[in-house]
Amino acid sequence: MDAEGIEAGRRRWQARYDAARERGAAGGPGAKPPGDWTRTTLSGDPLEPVYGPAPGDTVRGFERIGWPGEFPYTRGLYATGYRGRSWTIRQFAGFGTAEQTNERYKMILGAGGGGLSVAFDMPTLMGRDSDDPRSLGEVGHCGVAIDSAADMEVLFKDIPLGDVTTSMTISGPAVPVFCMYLVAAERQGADVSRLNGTLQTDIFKEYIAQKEWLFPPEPHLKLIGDLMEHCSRDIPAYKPLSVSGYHIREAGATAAQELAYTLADGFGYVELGLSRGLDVDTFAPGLSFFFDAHIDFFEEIAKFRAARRIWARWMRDVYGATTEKAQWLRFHTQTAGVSLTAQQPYNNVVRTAVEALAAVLGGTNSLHTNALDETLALPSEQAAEIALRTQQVLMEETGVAHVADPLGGSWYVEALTDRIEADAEKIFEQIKERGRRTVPDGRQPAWPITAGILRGIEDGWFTGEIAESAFRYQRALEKGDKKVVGVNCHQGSVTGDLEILRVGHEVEREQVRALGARKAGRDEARVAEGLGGMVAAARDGSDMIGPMLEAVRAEATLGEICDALRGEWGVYTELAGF
Ligand SMILES: CC(C)(COP(=O)(O)OP(=O)(O)OC[C@H]1O[C@@H](n2cnc3c(N)ncnc32)[C@H](O)[C@@H]1OP(=O)(O)O)[C@@H](O)C(=O)NCCC(=O)NCCSC(=O)CCC(=O)O
Repeated sequence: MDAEGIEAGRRRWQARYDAARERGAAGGPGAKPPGDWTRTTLSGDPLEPVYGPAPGDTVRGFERIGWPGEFPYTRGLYATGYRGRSWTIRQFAGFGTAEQTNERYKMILGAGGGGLSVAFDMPTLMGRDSDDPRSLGEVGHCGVAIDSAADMEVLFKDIPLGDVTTSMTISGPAVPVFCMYLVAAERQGADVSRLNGTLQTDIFKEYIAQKEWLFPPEPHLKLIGDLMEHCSRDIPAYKPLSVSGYHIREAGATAAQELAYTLADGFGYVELGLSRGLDVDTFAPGLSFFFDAHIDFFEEIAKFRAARRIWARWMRDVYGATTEKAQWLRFHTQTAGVSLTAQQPYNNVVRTAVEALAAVLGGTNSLHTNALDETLALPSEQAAEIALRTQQVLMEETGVAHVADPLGGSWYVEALTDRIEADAEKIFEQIKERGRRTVPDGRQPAWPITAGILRGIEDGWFTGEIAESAFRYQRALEKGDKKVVGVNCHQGSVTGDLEILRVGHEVEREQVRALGARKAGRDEARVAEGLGGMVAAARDGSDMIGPMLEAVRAEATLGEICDALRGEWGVYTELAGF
């Protein structure tokens, strides 16, 4: 780009920055009011809000880098970077009963957490009640047990849902759990139309990597389509999908595979919306993303920057999005669980801090930092606090949030960003090619990415590719080509054992008792009517959200709702082997 083009961009950036500073940045905790946004180094030297090429310089390929707040958003979504609003500290938490988790949430919010993020236990994630024989031994263990709307009410007791953005990590039974959240908000007297938060919902990555599915893909996608339509029409600030690369990466994918499979899944949901005749500018802002921050610092930063650029380009050029919000890739990041080690566990604090720094330098919108003991158990209160404080040290002390995209223009980071983008484009082509195989010679599938994803799920392509990468990494570890401190090098240790959180069996007994009491106290005819209405909607293809809400209001349980749908749609069985 020539010098004049670069200067014109700088002027547009300046105008946006000045306007934001005058009015104050929008939105929730961390948003800065208008006024003095001056920042200095620790030594007192003033800092610009962003740095770019020297005036008069020509930079080849600058249109791919650009300025923060402007297409293709490589350098971030906002002209103000984190000066306008810091990232959301959103710690994923949940264990035991709803009462216990409610206390942890109050601790997190009291200690400066900016939003909530619910972790559910395995029975809930699989759409089973706590009294289901298959739930035995799992209730409340890897997250909180939620059986019905009444549990959701307890989970958020004294936490006004209208004021706190709440993320819920659940995908198989996401929609009934969302209905329980809405009913809990109704019972609090909140204005449901103004709720703000995120539901994970992303079922593609379940078939691809995490393997916690319930139903076959087609009916499940119809249900997700209903959810997208409901939210974009009735609860516009709520994000019904968090398209997730985290689980893909944690299963062993490379950075480029994580990026490409996740964005392809995102394109699949865009095609779902378009196939239902929805307006892309209306529903696309409801798609958000969730990535892993692994330990290779610069590769991760490049991945985040490439993610924003690819998404903006595809949304504009392929899917016809015209508004900023429909072109923006907004993402949450979690530091890499797989990088944590049971050996010398205190080193995990350092790993997490480095990974969190990569997420911040990559412009994450929201962040979870893992606790040092998470490879052994759910975090203890002390470990959870250190994880939260790690973000606060980055945010408040280090100065890394003073300047937007501080690594922009680094030869290394820009080259990595370009490379990872090119790798992702190659993978999109492979996915489209698989989609083409689903239609007769020479014809194009109507929704090429979706066709490729469904084919790749069915024939085990994604799973095989990820397994291959995981195998290559494991071999490199075993040969010592890749190193992990305390595991294959520097093994001697003086650090002692950790106190870990244990969830006792009394949690299960108490949850089953409470569930029994709720079932005994409800109007069974109303429950049966609610479930019947929902099944009828599943059968005739009409909207599922309204009838499901009725069932939830009648205190139908998650297991009852999912069993009714399993009866109608069947269960998914993975066909592929590799
Ligand atoms: C979009 C995100 C990513 C973040 O949402 P947040 O509300 O926190 O932040 P946000 O939308 O970026 O910002 C809030 C508002 O401030 C505005 N805003 C932000 N920065 C600004 C700036 N500099 N200037 C002006 N405005 C700004 C935004 O546009 C928005 O306003 P508007 O609202 O007006 O636009 C959302 O989807 C989210 O919270 N995701 C979290 C997902 C999650 O927690 N997942 C956990 C998975 S855990 C898991 O899967 C388990 C893994 C395992 O361990 O196994």
